[in-house]
Amino acid sequence: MPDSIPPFAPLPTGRFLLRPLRAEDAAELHRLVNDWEVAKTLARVPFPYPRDLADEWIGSTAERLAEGEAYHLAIARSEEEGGALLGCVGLTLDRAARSAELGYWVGRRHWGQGIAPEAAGRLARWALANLAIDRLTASALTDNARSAAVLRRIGFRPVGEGERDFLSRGGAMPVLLFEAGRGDIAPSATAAAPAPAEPPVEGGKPILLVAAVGLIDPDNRVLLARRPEGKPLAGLWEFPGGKVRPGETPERALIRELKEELGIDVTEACLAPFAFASHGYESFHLLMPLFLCRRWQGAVTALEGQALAWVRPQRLADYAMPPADVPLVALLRDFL
Ligand SMILES: Nc1nc2c([nH]c(=O)n2[C@@H]2O[C@H](COP(=O)(O)OP(=O)(O)OP(=O)(O)O)[C@@H](O)[C@H]2O)c(=O)[nH]1
Repeated sequence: MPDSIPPFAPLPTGRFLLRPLRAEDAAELHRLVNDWEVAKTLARVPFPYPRDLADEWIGSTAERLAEGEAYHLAIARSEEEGGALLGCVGLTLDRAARSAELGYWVGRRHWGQGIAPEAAGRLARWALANLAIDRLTASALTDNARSAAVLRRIGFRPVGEGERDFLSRGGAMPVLLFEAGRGDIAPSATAAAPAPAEPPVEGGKPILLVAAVGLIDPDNRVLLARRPEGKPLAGLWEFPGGKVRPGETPERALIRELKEELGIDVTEACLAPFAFASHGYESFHLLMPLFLCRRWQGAVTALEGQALAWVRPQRLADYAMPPADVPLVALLRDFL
């Protein structure tokens, strides 16, 4: 996806709020992090932690957030509950690698409430759905079983061991390295795997029938929609469309989906069959006819909060799409 810095709005996690750090947080941040039990687990935190470093650090997080380089956020109670600072959670981007490193800490007096997995899990899901990344990385000291358990709970996989310099420990320390991609992080805190529409076939996977469309504007650009946070494969770009319901034709399903998702009216006569995808996902086999459409009524509007992009055929490869779409993109580029 082309570089763009999405505006950041505070993220509710359920019980807490992830919001930018502010100058007034400095005193409490200092109180919570200037604690050996917390500082000893963090690579970039000195111990003792000087009070004025809290002001400096908070100032730098605002700049890096505005640049889209790093998202270091307060884990706080909601404003109605007093807004108390409980800890921090952060992401540092590596644009070239299309990855971001996740880190977090929670003040000792707030341990034991499941704050870290709730906050870090929320930020991980948001990042994969909204930033130009495909992967998250994280590390935990080899002797920090609590932190490794948090990462596993969110969906991170251990990928090896390494060493990192720890300011608080005065040198290099052994760490466990973790990674997570879109398939690893559950779409929401409570979500199970997506339920396929059809019952399993003996010895095989259920077939999921999805109708999709390449909407093409007068400039020959194709509309892609970004799968929003909370859905499987969130953050990938796809052709608008959706599951075909029992008794529906693919054309009727598309007409319904385009009205619901984009607010446009399309007639069957304007849907030209173009190609199809047949792709084995882990728990289902996707069969997806792709139609092309150049005529519709109404203005294309993101009615479900999804990001939309009109993309020139030569630029389609810049957008990360589900694996099933890769052959379709090649065909479409040649055709247009
Ligand atoms: N619409 C669409 N779906 C695609 C594309 N490529 C692809 O693999 N799919 C897959 O096809 C399925 C589409 O389902 P969907 O969008 O209607 O449904 P969903 O799982 O998002 O949930 P929903 O039932 O709440 O709408 C998803 O598993 C999606 O990953 C594509 O280009 N367009």
